[in-house]
Amino acid sequence: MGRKQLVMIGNGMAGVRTIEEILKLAPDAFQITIFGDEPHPNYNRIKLSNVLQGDTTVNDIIMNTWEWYQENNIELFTGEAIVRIDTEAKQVISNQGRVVSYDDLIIATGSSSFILPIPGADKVGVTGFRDIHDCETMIKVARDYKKAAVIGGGLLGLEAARGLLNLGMEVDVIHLMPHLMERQLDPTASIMLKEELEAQGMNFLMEKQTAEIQGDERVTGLRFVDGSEIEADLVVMAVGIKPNVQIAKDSGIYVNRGIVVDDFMQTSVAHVHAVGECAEHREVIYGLVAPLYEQGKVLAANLCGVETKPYEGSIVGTGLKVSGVDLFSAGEIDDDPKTKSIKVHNEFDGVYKKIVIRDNRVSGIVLYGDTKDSSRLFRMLLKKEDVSGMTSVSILESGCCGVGSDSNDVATMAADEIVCGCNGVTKGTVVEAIQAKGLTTVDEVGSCTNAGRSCGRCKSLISDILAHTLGEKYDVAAKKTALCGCTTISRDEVVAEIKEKGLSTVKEVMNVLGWKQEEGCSKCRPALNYYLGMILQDQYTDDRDSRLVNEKMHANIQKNGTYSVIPRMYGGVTTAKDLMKIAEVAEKYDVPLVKLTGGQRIGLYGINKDDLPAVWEELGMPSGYAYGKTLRTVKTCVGAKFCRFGTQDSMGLGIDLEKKFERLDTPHKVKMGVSACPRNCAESGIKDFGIVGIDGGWELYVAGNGGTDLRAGDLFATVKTKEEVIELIGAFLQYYREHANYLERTSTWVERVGLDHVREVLANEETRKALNERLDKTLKKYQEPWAEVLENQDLQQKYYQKHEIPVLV
Ligand SMILES: Cc1cc2nc3c(=O)[nH]c(=O)nc-3n(C[C@H](O)[C@H](O)[C@H](O)COP(=O)(O)OP(=O)(O)OC[C@H]3O[C@@H](n4cnc5c(N)ncnc54)[C@H](O)[C@@H]3O)c2cc1C
Ligand SMILES: NC(=O)c1ccc[n+]([C@@H]2O[C@H](COP(=O)([O-])OP(=O)(O)OC[C@H]3O[C@@H](n4cnc5c(N)ncnc54)[C@H](O)[C@@H]3O)[C@@H](O)[C@H]2O)c1
Ligand code: SF4
Ligand code: FES
Repeated sequence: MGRKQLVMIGNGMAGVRTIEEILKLAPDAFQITIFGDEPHPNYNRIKLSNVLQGDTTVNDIIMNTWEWYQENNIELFTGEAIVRIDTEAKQVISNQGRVVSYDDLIIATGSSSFILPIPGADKVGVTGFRDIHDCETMIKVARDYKKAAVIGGGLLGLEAARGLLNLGMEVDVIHLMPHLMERQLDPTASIMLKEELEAQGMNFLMEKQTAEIQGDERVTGLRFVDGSEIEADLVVMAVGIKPNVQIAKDSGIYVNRGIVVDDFMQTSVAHVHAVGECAEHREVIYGLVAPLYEQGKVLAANLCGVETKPYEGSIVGTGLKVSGVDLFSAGEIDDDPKTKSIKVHNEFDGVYKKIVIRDNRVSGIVLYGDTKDSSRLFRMLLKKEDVSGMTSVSILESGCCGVGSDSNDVATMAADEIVCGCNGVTKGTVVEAIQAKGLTTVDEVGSCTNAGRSCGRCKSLISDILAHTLGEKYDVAAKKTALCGCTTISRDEVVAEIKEKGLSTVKEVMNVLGWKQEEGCSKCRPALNYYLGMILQDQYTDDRDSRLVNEKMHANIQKNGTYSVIPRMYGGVTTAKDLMKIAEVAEKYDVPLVKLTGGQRIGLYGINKDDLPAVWEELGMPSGYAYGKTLRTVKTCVGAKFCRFGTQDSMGLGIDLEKKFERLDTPHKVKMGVSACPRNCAESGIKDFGIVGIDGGWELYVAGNGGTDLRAGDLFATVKTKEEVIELIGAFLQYYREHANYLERTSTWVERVGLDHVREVLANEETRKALNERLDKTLKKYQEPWAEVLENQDLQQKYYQKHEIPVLV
């Protein structure tokens, strides 16, 4: 029997976790198609707070890379929304007119920020806080403006406010109720929280209801129902969420506040399921990942025909991701005549604990200032343990005396105590995984058990469990960073083993060095392919299937599944003939976008996969490697030939550099710039290699970066001739190739190893010569990749044939 067609609407946290569970249970049961209307692969939405607070970057919160979808044969359409479900014909229809049939459908559309329906809510400068786009909007506004107003003093509002403070804004938090986070905290804890956040610089306007957002096109302030006003350049609405249910409603699926599901996540229509924040189960819609992941597990088992317990609802535990604030809350927080609570308030240390007891069982927990007992208390709450035989002290404190989470606490933790609340992983599961699979790092525990993969709050506890379980071995293991979760071996050890044992293929490395996962993963395969190529030089046969997707295709995949084609224009110089060829191809293939790139070339965007070989053939130009971990571009200014300030031939040197080093595999992308005078029109100061012409010579700057981690290049040397520039760059490049980690830019590498060290090594003429010899040997092996595909039918068949999912446009 063929694979069933499984379609999912929504490419977010709950949906993709469900797919991961399905792939674990029955990897071959479904042909999976996912539509997501954001232009990104699945990312950790929870960590947007950390991105805003500057603790991490958007790149680092991607949970499932483009390669992951490819490796699991999932057809992914990003930036494309489903607008209709035809439940009769069992088809979904996208906003681009794509129609895809399904045997089973999962609706995982999540929710949107609730935007208060008040005058002015549509002004520029008003945003929710839900996705990468919102986050980027706030970061951008913070560059030009000063005053932010966050409406809503709940979890989201306070995390947003902390982020905006970090971005240098003055922040007013406007809250409707007398107490912050009134759903999670009782008044005492709430007051303590407010005092801490005020000390951090937030200003609170309590019991205020916003009547209007003022301004013309752009927001300038807020007016409240009581008539008072404040100034604001940015307004963030954090007043709750609204489940995305419209398409389900329009398609005749039963919707209350959310899409109503039974205990197996089945909607009112056969073969249509819902999971995540869009789903309403027993009249509850959850807004935290832990219950959503539980739902996903049940749905996955149900779809794979594996027996499963029904989903019966969840009790959730919450914390706040703001540094300097340690709090935990779960269950009921208010007293009533039938509850008795234990309260401890240590004002001196800023610690408050309240345990609500109903019918001799823990029914609610509020901890502020010290949360080390949260997992033990949460277990008691979840298991409905009878506490009638316990004293209030033994309920409040674990048997041990330590402060904070340390190995002693870990020793007293019961096996069924939850370590990771987001993913429902117990201490027993973590310990078993460490022992059975020889895990040594927190990341490996995450890959194996999911613990730590969401908000990350539990990572220090996982680290303590590793230390406790492995004893002395943990310290040894902790000193080195494994290449990825498939191995415990570090980058340097892998390189040494390849050399020592004479290993020559990716497969061989994984077999001989005992990879835990036979096929490797999208992190180690491209890295091993790179290290082998770097060590074996012209003796290595590239393993194309181990490359990252864009390199494998020799084209950059775009958010709608099409590709871009960017031919080489050495030094940014072109000819009328080449321009005509580009124009003809653009017209013939009805190319949706023709654009000048930042690297002084012309890009054709929106080319279908199966048209790539024909487009390359008709262009008859070499690949510009705009997708590769290799030399991208050499940007040049017009220089002495035309500019009256120019002292040197910048275009000539740029073209020579590009022709010499093109196609070379490097740990990460490499960019160069050549300016013919210090006015620096080619932006040489922010390139990996930036060259600036001066009277009688050239200055060479290295390790600059104009991307996310902006860094000005360091002056490395001043030389007289262009031959010296090329020799020095050759040696530097090869030394970087041989010593950097795969995916480490020159900027990060130089910061890590120190510029003086590199200078010292390259000062030796013999060393420079040897490095250049190895580089030249490697450069000899490369073929022009587009021409190679045109000459090879097998490559065309394998990588560039039409995809075959039922798409009826
Ligand atoms: C800033 C922030 C911090 C958070 N912190 C925490 C935390 O600390 N702990 C915690 O447990 N939870 C936290 N959450 C909540 C958590 O992120 C959500 O509960 C979780 O992401 C919900 O998963 P989901 O898959 O249901 O929805 P989502 O992750 O929102 O995914 C739904 C996806 O479906 C897409 N979509 C919608 N309609 C369509 C359509 N018609 N066609 C195609 N695609 C569509 C959406 O664009 C979206 O990408 C936080 C949320 C935010 C915004
Ligand atoms: N650390 C975490 O677990 C975390 C962090 C961020 C977001 N989230 C989740 O994201 C979702 C959205 O969070 P949220 O904080 O927006 O929702 P929420 O419903 O938890 O809180 C909204 C807050 O806004 C207040 N409010 C409502 N109307 C208002 C008004 N007109 N003016 C001022 N205040 C008003 C409410 O009193 C409430 O405290 C939730 O599901 C939440 O669980 C969780
Ligand atoms: S960098 Fe100097 S030489 Fe080059 S274009 Fe600018 S001004 Fe002219
Ligand atoms: S508690 Fe959130 S990832 Fe573990």
